Amino acid sequence: MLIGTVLALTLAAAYTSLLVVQRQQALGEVSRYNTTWLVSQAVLEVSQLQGAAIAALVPDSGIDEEDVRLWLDIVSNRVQLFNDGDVARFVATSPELGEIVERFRRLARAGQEGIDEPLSPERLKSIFTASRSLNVPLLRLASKANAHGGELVAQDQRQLSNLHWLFAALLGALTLCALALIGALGWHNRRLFRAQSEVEQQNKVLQWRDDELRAQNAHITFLAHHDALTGLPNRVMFNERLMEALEAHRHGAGFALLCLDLDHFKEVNDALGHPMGDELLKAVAIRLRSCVREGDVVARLGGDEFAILQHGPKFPELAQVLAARIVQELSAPFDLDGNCAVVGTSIGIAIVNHELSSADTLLRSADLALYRAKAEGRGTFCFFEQSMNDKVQARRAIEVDLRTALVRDELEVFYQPLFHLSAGQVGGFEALVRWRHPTRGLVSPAQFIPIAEELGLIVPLGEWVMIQACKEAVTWPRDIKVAVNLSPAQFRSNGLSKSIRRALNESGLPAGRLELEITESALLQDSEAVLATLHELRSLGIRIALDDFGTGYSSLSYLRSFPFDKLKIDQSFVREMGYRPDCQAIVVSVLGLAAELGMATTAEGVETEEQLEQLREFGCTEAQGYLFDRPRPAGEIRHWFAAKANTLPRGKTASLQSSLS
Ligand SMILES: Nc1nc2c(ncn2[C@@H]2O[C@H](COP(=O)(O)O[C@H]3[C@@H](O)[C@H](n4cnc5c(=O)[nH]c(N)nc54)O[C@@H]3COP(=O)(O)O)[C@@H](O)[C@H]2O)c(=O)[nH]1
Repeated sequence: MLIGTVLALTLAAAYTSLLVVQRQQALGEVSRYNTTWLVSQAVLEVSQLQGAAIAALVPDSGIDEEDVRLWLDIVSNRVQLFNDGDVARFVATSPELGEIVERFRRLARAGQEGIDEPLSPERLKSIFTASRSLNVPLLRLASKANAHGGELVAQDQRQLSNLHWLFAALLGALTLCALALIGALGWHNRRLFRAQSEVEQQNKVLQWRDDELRAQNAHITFLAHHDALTGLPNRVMFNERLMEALEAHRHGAGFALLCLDLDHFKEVNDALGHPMGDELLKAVAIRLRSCVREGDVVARLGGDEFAILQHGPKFPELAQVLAARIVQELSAPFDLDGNCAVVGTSIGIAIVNHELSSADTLLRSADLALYRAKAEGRGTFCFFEQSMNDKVQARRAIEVDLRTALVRDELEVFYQPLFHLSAGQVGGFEALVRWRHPTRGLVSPAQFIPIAEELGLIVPLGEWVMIQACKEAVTWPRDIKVAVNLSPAQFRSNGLSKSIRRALNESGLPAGRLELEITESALLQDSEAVLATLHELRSLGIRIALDDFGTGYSSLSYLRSFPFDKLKIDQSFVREMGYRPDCQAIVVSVLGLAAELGMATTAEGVETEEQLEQLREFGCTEAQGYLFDRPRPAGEIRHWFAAKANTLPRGKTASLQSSLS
């Protein structure tokens, strides 16, 4: 708005200046073509003509006819000047003035008539009289012209004065505006300065916050990429480095991926406590770092799992040297605040190549190799081989099929006789599950039971076997028992005894004809709960046998904690007792122990008559093995009972066959 005002005032000042210039020009014109002067000249010239006319009448006056003619011409010219311009406009202002000028014109005209003829005295007198009569009117005209000129000048002066004041006012207003503008600019400048210093201040604060955020960001990034305990790169960073290494591999660079975990770390943790476990992990990180070259990446993936990215041109040699060094380094004792801890490590190695060219494949392959290293006895390293993957794939395929095996009715229970040695006849059958796979054929439980245990499928599978076995056994003669295997996982599910009771109820099989075979590993878990379940089952009249005795911990405390009805001696001892005295000693001891505790005994895996004879001699009460028969489908056993055959189906020895009547 201020700018608009200034602009308007400037235009007004310019316009005023223009008016002043015009007024000045008008004044100039007034001064240059002064009407008063023109009219005064006429008065003067007429009186000169008058004088010349009278003087010409006087002889020897020095004034002659020519002088009169000159003044007549002058007067005539003067009259011409009255015809236009300011004089004409002035004359037009009043009829009286017009009359005077008309008389003046007539005088001039009369003077010009007969100008070529000589001027007679009469004519001179007439000129004198006419001019004399104009004296007063012309003087009045001059006086009026003078007054008119003065009026015009006064008018112009008034206008000039007005313009002057207007111009002064405009100048004043312009000055005020300029002052206001300067003030406003100063005010704005001050505000701008203040705002600028505020912005600078805020800028500093922002800069400081930015620095702080950057520092925090860097710290967070570090934490996100490093393990807080050891300071080593973590899984995230390791994966990033692995991706970079894979990118470099596309341009020809080689590398190896080593996955390792500590052997016996859990024991150290349990024995010395978690703080010492942490100290151990830190010490391991330092040793690992000391083993690798600059540029290699050592990372902690979690727990006691570490991984190394080793770069280099010559594999597998380089990886082999590094793995051997690490195994050696980590096998040396650790001093943890005065506590000596001995661990070791197992290492799996995968080397990048055409087949192993993705992060996932490399990590999985190194892991598989690590499992192999552990399986080979720990404290060693192992390179990945394709066969490891094939096994995993095969296992995965079994896993997928096993999930649907039950609903597809692919499972079947086989039965293997348990031969009572003193009675000389079959006392019962062990129920052994089989899987009739549509493409793989008959799959051994040794292959799929561990998988079912891992997948949690063993509970429904075990319940199904239990029901099948009870339903089948109830069709057999009343003195024939059925033995069913229980997996440790079944004890962990709460409904075990309930499901067994239901199987007995549904089938109608007396509890006394059911024998449960459990392994020592079932007692390793929450033994209180397991023992409670066993007591509950025993109270129903079910017999409990301890299976595979001799292969696990074979702790005698198990025998004391629960009064088993039977001990089953593992077939590995039976198989070798003929030529290995230690195995024979174990078999003899177990049989003696069981006899002392009043337990029955079953020797598994009896394949020869020599073994049978020895077992009979050592006091074994029951035998099971291919010597008598292999496990068979239920239909074949039913058929055998129905035929009241006195021989076992396809029994191996005549003496035994005759005793099985
Ligand atoms: N939890 C469950 N475990 C089960 C069930 N069914 C079987 N199993 C367990 O699977 C393992 C392998 O069983 P299987 O292949 O059936 O082998 C049994 C016999 O066939 C085998 N045997 C018997 N006699 C001989 C012999 O003379 N030689 C020889 N080489 N093998 C022989 O021994 C197995 C019986 O073992 P055990 O149970 O310890 O008495 C096995 O561990 C089964 O327990 C099930 O339903 N649930």
